[in-house]
Amino acid sequence: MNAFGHQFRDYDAESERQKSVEDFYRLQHINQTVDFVKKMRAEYGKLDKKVMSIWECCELLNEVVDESDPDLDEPQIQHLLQSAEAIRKDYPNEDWLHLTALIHDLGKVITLPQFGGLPQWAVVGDTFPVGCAFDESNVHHKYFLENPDFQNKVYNTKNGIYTQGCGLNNVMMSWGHDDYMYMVAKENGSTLPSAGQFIIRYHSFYPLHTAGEYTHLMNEEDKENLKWLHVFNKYDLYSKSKVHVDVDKVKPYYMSLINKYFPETLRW
Ligand SMILES: O[C@H]1[C@H](O)[C@@H](O)[C@H](O)[C@@H](O)[C@H]1O
Ligand SMILES: [Fe+2]
Ligand SMILES: [Fe+2]
Repeated sequence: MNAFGHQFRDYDAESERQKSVEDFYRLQHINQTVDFVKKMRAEYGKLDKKVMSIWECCELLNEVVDESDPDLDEPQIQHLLQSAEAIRKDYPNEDWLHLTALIHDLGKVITLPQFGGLPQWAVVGDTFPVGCAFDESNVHHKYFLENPDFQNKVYNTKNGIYTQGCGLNNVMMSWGHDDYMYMVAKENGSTLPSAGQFIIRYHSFYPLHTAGEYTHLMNEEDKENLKWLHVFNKYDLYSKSKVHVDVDKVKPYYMSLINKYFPETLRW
């Protein structure tokens, strides 16, 4: 049960958040097109918005509340610490996994004015490939009918512009906090293992990791990394709670991990 007394990720359950979450997905499904994703990748690939440390970004997330999430209305820094602390308890030796959990949602800063102030539909919510048919496992799938790419013959077949087994790295995902944070980690030379980078990049890809669709686009490396994403997902989802983590108490531990896997400051 989530903090509102419903099952996690029930997008139809009547709750105070149901309607606003559905409205969110309507906008997201209409506006995420191949052209839009190309534009965002070029714009945010410049990494010219700010220079700051990982921890500074964690603190900035205090100002972000995620409109797509039916299970959580806490400040995001609590979600980061709750998921990291939960996975740390069960996997004490995988320090990269603790850090991955801490930073997996940092990309949500692109909704803040100083990072371009993107609308929430371009930042949060589940992700999906653009440039090929939108699978029915996407939540509130019906709104894709109003997406201009839906009518495009090149884009609306199973493989679309991709080829079987081409690897997710060659697939354009809807634009949001996953791909942005992956870009930040990679371009700033993070030494986080490939599985950690994969988790950051695809943790919102529920149609793949939970529904098991779009597997025809994966290559062998993706299949290996997906195993860790399955582990991670449980903690991302089920650690959401009203019980807060004491930030000052756990900060030294996470600072030591940040110093191990990231430079002191990064370009965002
Ligand atoms: O509402 C949630 C939230 O935005 C998460 O950060 C994202 O990873 C999920 O996939 C999404 O459904
Ligand atoms: Fe996320
Ligand atoms: Fe998350």
